[in-house]
Amino acid sequence: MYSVAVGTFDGVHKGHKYILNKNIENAKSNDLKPLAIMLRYPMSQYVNGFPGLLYPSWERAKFIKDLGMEVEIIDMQNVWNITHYKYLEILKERGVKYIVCGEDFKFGRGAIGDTRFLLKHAHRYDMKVQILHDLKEKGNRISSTMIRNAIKKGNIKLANKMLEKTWTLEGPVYEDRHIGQKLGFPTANIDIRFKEDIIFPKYGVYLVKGKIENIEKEYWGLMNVGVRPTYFENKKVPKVEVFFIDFDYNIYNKYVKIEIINYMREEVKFKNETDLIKAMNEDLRNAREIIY
Ligand SMILES: Cc1cc2nc3c(=O)[nH]c(=O)nc-3n(C[C@H](O)[C@H](O)[C@H](O)COP(=O)(O)O)c2cc1C
Ligand SMILES: Nc1ncnc2c1ncn2[C@@H]1O[C@H](COP(=O)(O)OP(=O)(O)O)[C@@H](O)[C@H]1O
Repeated sequence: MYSVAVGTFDGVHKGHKYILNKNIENAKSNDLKPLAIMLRYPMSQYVNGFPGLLYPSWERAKFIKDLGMEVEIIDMQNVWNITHYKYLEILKERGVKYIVCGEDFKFGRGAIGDTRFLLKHAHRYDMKVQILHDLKEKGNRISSTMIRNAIKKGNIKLANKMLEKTWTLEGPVYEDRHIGQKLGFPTANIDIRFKEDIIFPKYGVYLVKGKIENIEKEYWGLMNVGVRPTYFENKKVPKVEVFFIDFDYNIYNKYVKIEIINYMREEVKFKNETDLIKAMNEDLRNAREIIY
């Protein structure tokens, strides 16, 4: 028998941890097993303007497991058509005895099921409900949307503070035009959207720290996010690319995970390659000042 917390939990931030820890407490005091039922994407993914997830589902699941509960990942498409009544029926059959959720929790077809419905009807399904009020920081609700907005503005320090951890991007390295080598700044292109729809941070240059598959040591790096406006390209595809400092290996197809430490400057359209190289050298000097 289970006590469950249901949500997307993108970021597993302070507000999420509050709900998830309450779920563990409830499970303990009611002799139940704690479980998180996690949606792969939030509802907002299905409306216009969704900027992307902070973390892929498997990273979120890892964070939640580390807090001390099992995680089941579900896709909205598979529960889209289930009415709110039927949904509770399914949970009941799964052995759910307790539901812990935030005050904006919605479920079932058309998102008709809400906390009012839960409070009124849960007893009919032999379930208890605990609705938690939003956690506020300086009067503001901490939310995944706030963190996504901070990342879109390049405000990494604020995002990391709200996340209570250093935000990461990850994915396999793919091959491209080989211009980086020529400039003296080879950059590993990271396919952050190889599986799920992940957010692109504000275009610009960042200080990062990377973990590369099969390489023990972590390397500092400079990450460029954007469309390389200095160059003419037929089709501009936004990229996440990292120059690792004091590193020289072929890492095509290796999986890398990058900690995003700070935003350094905007991406600029330089007059020519010489000016771009000058700027990259200055970025490197600035990075070294911070690192050493
Ligand atoms: C530290 C750093 C800063 C960069 N800044 C800019 C920039 O301001 N403007 C720009 O057009 N490209 C910038 N780039 C991207 C380069 O143009 C890009 O890495 C280069 O074209 C190599 O591309 P490739 O990986 O397709 O070979 C930067 C790259 C690095 C590593
Ligand atoms: N210090 C380094 N940082 C990033 N990649 C490096 C570094 N040294 C060697 N490499 C290799 O060089 C590749 C990037 O070279 P680059 O000329 O930018 O080509 P591409 O356009 O294919 O990314 C990386 O994918 C990696 O295999």
